[in-house]
Amino acid sequence: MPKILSVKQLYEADAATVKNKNISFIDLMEHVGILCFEWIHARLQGSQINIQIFCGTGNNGGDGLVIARHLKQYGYNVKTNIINCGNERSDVFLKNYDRLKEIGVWADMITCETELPEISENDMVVDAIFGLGLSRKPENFIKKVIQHINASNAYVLSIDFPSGLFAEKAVTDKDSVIKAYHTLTFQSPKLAFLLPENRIYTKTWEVLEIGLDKEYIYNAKTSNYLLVKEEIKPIYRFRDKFSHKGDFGHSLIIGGSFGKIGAVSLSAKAALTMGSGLVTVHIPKCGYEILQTSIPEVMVEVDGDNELQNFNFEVLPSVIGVGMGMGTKTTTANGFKKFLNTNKIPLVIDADAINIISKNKKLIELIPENSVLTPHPKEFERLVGKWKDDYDKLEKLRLFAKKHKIIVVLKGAFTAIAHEGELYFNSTGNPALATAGSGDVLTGIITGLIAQKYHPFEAALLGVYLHGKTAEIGMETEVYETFVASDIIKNLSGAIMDLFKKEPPIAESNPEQTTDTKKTKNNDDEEMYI
Ligand SMILES: NC(=O)C1=CN([C@@H]2O[C@H](COP(=O)(O)OP(=O)(O)OC[C@H]3O[C@@H](n4cnc5c(N)ncnc54)[C@H](OP(=O)(O)O)[C@@H]3O)[C@@H](O)[C@H]2O)[C@@H](O)CC1
Ligand SMILES: [K+]
Repeated sequence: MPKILSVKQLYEADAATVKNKNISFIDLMEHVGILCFEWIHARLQGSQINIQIFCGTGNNGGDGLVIARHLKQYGYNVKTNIINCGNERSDVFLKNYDRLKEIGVWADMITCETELPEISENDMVVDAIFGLGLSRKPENFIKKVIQHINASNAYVLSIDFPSGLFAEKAVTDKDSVIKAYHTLTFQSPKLAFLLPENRIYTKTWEVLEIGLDKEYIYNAKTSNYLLVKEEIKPIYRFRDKFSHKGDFGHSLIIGGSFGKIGAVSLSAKAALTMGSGLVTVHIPKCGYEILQTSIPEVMVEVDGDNELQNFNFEVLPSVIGVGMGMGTKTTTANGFKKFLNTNKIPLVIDADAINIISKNKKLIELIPENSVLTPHPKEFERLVGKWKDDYDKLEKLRLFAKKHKIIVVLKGAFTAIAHEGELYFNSTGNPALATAGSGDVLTGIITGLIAQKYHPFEAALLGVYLHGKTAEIGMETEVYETFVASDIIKNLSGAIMDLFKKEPPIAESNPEQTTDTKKTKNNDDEEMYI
């Protein structure tokens, strides 16, 4: 599973590579710079636009100088600007500065505001000011340079990080960070790129595998991972020739209220389509005919007239998905509390069931071990209280799931799945999933997987991944706006088949290392030079 390494680990991996691979740091930087150059060259194909490279004086700046040299040697129109960030200049920065001079290029030294170069919106900017070594927020003159680049509207490619973005702590001054179109980051995905509060700093990003010491990375301990196909594929289980529906469990979906029967209907259909052997819904009477006619495969049990109150289901399910469209009326909340008091069956808890628990936190103790909670950020906030920033939110998530021995799926662009103190960030999906009923479908998918005896943690990983993949498949024929929750269910088989599809050669695309797979018709602005 791709590990999300810390800054300290990346520097250690760096040192281990130099030591164990018998490669000098300057050669490693040359290799990294060439990879970035090749990325640009593959897209520009010799185009004579102006490329302005902004370098700091550390190693991130050194990368910028290597890129500048190779672009120049390939005949590109390059202007190299060095920003005096302080008195420190790294050795390899200085070496690459000399190498650039050797091919006749004198970089421009920018030392004050009056020297800021003009940047046209048709230029391409390569941002190599700060990377991993950012130690404080950029201020004064450097902040001015960053603002100048941001105001230019040019296409900005950031090297390793959008300069000014901290790898492991929150930004306090939004105006001191580069707003990149794309970021080429090295070796490991960065936690900072997965956080909603940082989304303005890079529209898209991808990981360049720069060949750091494999053994070090293998042994490196982390509690943050990016969830990709290679890890999901082995979780999926093929069906045995002699299997029958009894082998695939019985999902019970409890939810619905007058006007919100659709939520249960979507969950039940998703559980069924995901392969649950049997599906029963337990709903208010008002939903009986709707359910029986819309999903004939599903069995229906009824409760109160317009909302749930008794939770007195008669079937013996293997798993229960609860909360969708349920409402939080007192009668329903009381019935749900009673149910929690006696229930021992694993749960997938969503929406109003989470809201009821949030209003009476003691109920958390009644949730069976290894149950799955699927809150969106607002529901999670009701559960754990406000957070300072997204890093704080992740710590709350990690601790909450661990403390209560449950799995929490915090929904978002990079849905985070918390289990036993670890976080797994999903790599699939796109904004098409921001649609009514999308969460109800996810609950149904996870419930349907647990019914088939997937461990709830595996069900959460596989379910979240497939749910996201359906939206990527959907964008082959639709746009974000037209994609609805039923399309997620429709594309589930495509998402499963995709697990076993052969990938195109790496040179064309490497989806496991890039969020580029999210490029769709709605997201073409980063393609301006391509
Ligand atoms: N990991 C890898 O394997 C590889 C990494 N490589 C590359 O190395 C990069 C890391 O390089 P790096 O360590 O030299 O740090 P970098 O980001 O260039 O900045 C450090 C300089 O900036 C300064 N400075 C910091 N904040 C400041 C501020 N607010 N305002 C002003 N100054 C500030 C800081 O000064 P100081 O904090 O010491 O006072 C120091 O002088 C990494 O991102 C990647 O691009 C590849 O080449 C090879 C493989
Ligand atoms: K940078």
